Amino acid sequence: MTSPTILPWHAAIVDLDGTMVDTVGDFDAALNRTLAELGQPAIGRAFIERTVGKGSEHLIRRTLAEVGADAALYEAAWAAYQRHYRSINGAHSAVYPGVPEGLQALRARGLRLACLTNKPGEFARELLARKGLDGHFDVVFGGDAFERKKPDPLPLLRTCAALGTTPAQTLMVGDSSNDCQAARAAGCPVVLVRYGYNHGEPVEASGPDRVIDRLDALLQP
Ligand SMILES: O=C(O)COP(=O)(O)O
Ligand SMILES: [Mg+2]
Repeated sequence: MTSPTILPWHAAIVDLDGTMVDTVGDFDAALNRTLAELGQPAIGRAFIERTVGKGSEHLIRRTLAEVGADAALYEAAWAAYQRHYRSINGAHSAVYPGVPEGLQALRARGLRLACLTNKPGEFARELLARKGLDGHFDVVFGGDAFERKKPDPLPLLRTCAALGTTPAQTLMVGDSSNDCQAARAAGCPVVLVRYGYNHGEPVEASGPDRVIDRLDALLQP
């Protein structure tokens, strides 16, 4: 039997929305319940897909602007959105094919794993548990864990510190330019999945080291 190739990484940081779980249905339900409660028009999925990835604050502000609502509604919208999201989290979402297998393969090769998302940490931990993915991760950090979110490199640098690895030894796996820019600025190698949410742009445009169609393709040449 041939021995497996030595991997250049000691750990991997994996994004959540658009990388491990297709959550656009959850965003759709929470946002449109929020808009209805505020007496605002509904928003379509295409807009939501283009806009997720920079955290809830950004999504809510952009949604209010898109439907022509008064920006002063932000505080009420934020509170309603949190309440609605908590009540539906995971109900309209599905794990992408190859994700459990890909995570398992990385762990089997001895990598430490972190989930790093711009989603609030409470919702991220709950979603991972509901989808049976929580057991793969040594640490989970949400968008409210640090002073700044991706595409700032700070969350990646702090996650590497928590994992006890250097950025050069730590692979970032994501679906968007936010993940790619953060990884480049932090000094992490970066692989993007093709199927997620990248603000309507092809993932190749942000210049990742590699693009894959399934997470379990990561360890294949
Ligand atoms: O913007 C979000 O809430 C989702 O972000 P993520 O792609 O970093 O998981
Ligand atoms: Mg993402």
